[in-house]
Amino acid sequence: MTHPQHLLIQQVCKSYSGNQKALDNISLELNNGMFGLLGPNGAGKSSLMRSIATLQSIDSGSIVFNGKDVCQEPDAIRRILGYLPQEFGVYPKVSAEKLLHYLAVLKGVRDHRQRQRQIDDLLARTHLSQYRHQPVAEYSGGMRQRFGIAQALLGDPKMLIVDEPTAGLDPQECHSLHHLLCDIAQSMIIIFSTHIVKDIQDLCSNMAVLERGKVRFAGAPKTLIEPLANQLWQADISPQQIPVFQQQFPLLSSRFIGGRCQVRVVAPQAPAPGFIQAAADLQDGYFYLLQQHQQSGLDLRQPQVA
Ligand SMILES: Nc1ncnc2c1ncn2[C@@H]1O[C@H](COP(=O)(O)OP(=O)(O)OP(=O)(O)O)[C@@H](O)[C@H]1O
Repeated sequence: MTHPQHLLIQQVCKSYSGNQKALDNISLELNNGMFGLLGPNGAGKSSLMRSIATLQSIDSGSIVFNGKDVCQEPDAIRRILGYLPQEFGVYPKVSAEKLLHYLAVLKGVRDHRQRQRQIDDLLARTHLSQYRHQPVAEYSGGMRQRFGIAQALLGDPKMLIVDEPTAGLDPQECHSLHHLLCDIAQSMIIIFSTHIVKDIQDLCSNMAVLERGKVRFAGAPKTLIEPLANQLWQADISPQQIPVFQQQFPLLSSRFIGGRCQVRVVAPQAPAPGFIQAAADLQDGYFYLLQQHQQSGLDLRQPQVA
């Protein structure tokens, strides 16, 4: 049976030693499923995740998970939360299974039999059973990430926070990690931060875009694409022509395909002969949002309930 989980983030602000706000009035509401966090470097994604994970305090606002205030009841939250940070740190030279036992005890799973059952189950789900006696220090990048998910799932958490879990993984490992996350997302909230826009498009039912500490968008990924309906045009041009189009229209991307430069621009009709209409994907919507925002200096949307 699936239990509804609920995370309410209201007007959260956070500054580090007097600098510009890393989190500037963040409000979001999350329910079961995968929630994607997108944003350029320094947007505040890790700061938000660390605050939710009770690893740092916030200056103002509130974060309430299933009715419990994260700041007032951090221990209660830690018992129902799993966290996979960007850098998991140095692994001791002990086997995966031993390390999981150790981490499970820290998480409060004291009964040995219960712990063993949970560890066996998690090793199987993360396809690590056959490597249980191998030190995690000797695992490949993908195996370490899967181990990271296994440790985050100890104690049967109701919310999982994963910060760029697929960084450095090969496509097959990414695929396998995505499967695992989608599988467990039915019964919990998963907050998933990444720079890979397509991963959010493929995996997340809801998402937010952060930029300079503010929520610039919150909602279903397809909503982010809507402003580009019938407005996106694509053509192969010479690289010298790029500035010409850039001056006239929002240029969302330019990339080389088979030695030709393909550009995608936003315009009410074809900007020049040779342009064809293109279907927008999430990356187009994301770039458009950031561009509009950076140009106008205004919020495109008020923070919304996702
Ligand atoms: N411990 C810290 N001390 C001082 N400033 C910090 C600290 N952590 C983050 N910041 C600053 O807060 C802002 C938000 O950083 P944060 O790491 O949350 O962004 P991010 O979106 O996770 O970036 P990235 O995608 O690069 O991981 C940045 O300006 C960063 O320099």
